[in-house]
Amino acid sequence: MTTFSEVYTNNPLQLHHIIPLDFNSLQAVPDSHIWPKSDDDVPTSDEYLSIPIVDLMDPDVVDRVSHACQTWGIFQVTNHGLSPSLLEGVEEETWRLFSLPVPEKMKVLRLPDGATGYGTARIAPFYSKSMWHEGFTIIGGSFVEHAKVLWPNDYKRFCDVIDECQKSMKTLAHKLLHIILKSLNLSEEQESNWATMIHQSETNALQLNSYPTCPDPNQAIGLPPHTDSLLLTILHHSNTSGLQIFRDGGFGWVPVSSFPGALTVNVGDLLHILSNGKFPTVYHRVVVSGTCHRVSMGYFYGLPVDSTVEPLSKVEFPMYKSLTVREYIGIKNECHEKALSLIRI
Ligand SMILES: C=C1C[C@]23C[C@H]1CC[C@H]2[C@@]12CCC[C@@](C)(C(=O)O1)[C@H]2[C@@H]3C(=O)O
Ligand SMILES: O=C(O)CCC(=O)C(=O)O
Ligand SMILES: [Fe+2]
Repeated sequence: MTTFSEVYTNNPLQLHHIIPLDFNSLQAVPDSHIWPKSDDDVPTSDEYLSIPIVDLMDPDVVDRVSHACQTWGIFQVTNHGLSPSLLEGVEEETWRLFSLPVPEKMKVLRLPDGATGYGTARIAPFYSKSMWHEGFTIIGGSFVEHAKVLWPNDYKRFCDVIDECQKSMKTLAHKLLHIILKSLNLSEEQESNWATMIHQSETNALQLNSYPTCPDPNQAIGLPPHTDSLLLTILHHSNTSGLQIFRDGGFGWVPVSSFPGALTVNVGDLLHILSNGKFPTVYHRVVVSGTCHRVSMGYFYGLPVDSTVEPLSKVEFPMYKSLTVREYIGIKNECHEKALSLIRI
C-alpha cells in the first residue's frame, strides 16, 4: 500500500532546488531570483472584481458553493468552524519558525527524497529562476522530529497547534467536499461511496509559506502561476495581499483580499477531473512586497493514493482518462502544468 508521502519521496529533488536563498539583509534581488517580465503581468484594472464569499451556515450553501466553484474555482468561507485563536496560533508558530536563524532552519531542510521539512516549493525544478519564498511542508507525522530539532526544550506548542490545525482543517475539508458532492448530481450510491472515500482519506498536507520583504518586488515572484494538485486547498493568509488568481475572459490577474476571519478555498486538479471540468482548477500565483513580510498556511486535501479518479457525471462525455491519484501526482511531478492536458480524452 503506497502512503501519500511516498508519492513525493519516490520523486527525489536535487538539493540545489530545495535550499532557499538567505533573504536576510539583501539590498538587491540576486540574478538567480530575477524573473522575466511576462505580458499578462498586469493585475486586473477592475477594482470591483473580487472572489465570492460564502457563509457555510447559509441555507443555500450548496448552490452558492457550486456556483463559486463553477465560475471562479476559488471562494472565501465564513462560519468555517476554525476558531480565531487557532488561526492566530498557527500564524504565531509560522512566524516563530521562519524567524529562526538560517542555520537553524537548515537543520530541518527537506531531504532530496523527503516530503516533510524546510525548503522551497516542490515546483522549483521546473523553473530556471528561483522564487522569493521559503516553505515548511508537513506530510504525515514526522514533523514532530523536526520540531524537536528546532526547539529541543519548547517544541510542544508548535506540535499542538499543527495537530489541532490538521484536525480542524480535515473536518472543514470533509464539510466542503460533502457540499460539493451534493452539487454534482450523483446517484445515491455514488454519493455515499465517494463520501466514504473522502472521509477515510489520509491524503493531506500542510504547507507553511513565507515571502520575505523584497528589495525590488517587481523583479521577483513568491510562487509562480500554478494549480494545486489535490481535491481542494484551504488557505489562511495574514492580512497582506499577495495571492492572485488568473481569470479568463480578459480579467487577468485578480488579487485575492483576505476578508477578516475568512478562509480561502480553491479547487485542485483532482476535483477538476471529478467534476469533468465543470469546476476550473484555478491558476494562482503569489507576488511579493517591498514593505512587508507575508506568511500563509495551506491545507491540501486529496483522495487515497490508490483510489481511481475519473469524471463522476455519467451524463456527459468524460473529458479525462481515469487513473489513480498516485499516477496523477506522478504525472504532475514529471510534467507540472502539462499534467491535465496529458490525460485529456
Ligand atoms: C500535497 C502537496 C501539494 C503540494 C505538494 C505537496 C506538498 C506541498 C504542496 C505545494 C505548496 C506550494 C505550491 C505547490 C505547487 C508546491 O510546489 O508545493 C503545492 C503542491 C501541489 O498542490 O501540487
Ligand atoms: O501563499 C498563498 O497565498 C498561496 C500559497 C499557495 O498557492 C500554495 O501553497 O499552493
Ligand atoms: Fe497553490
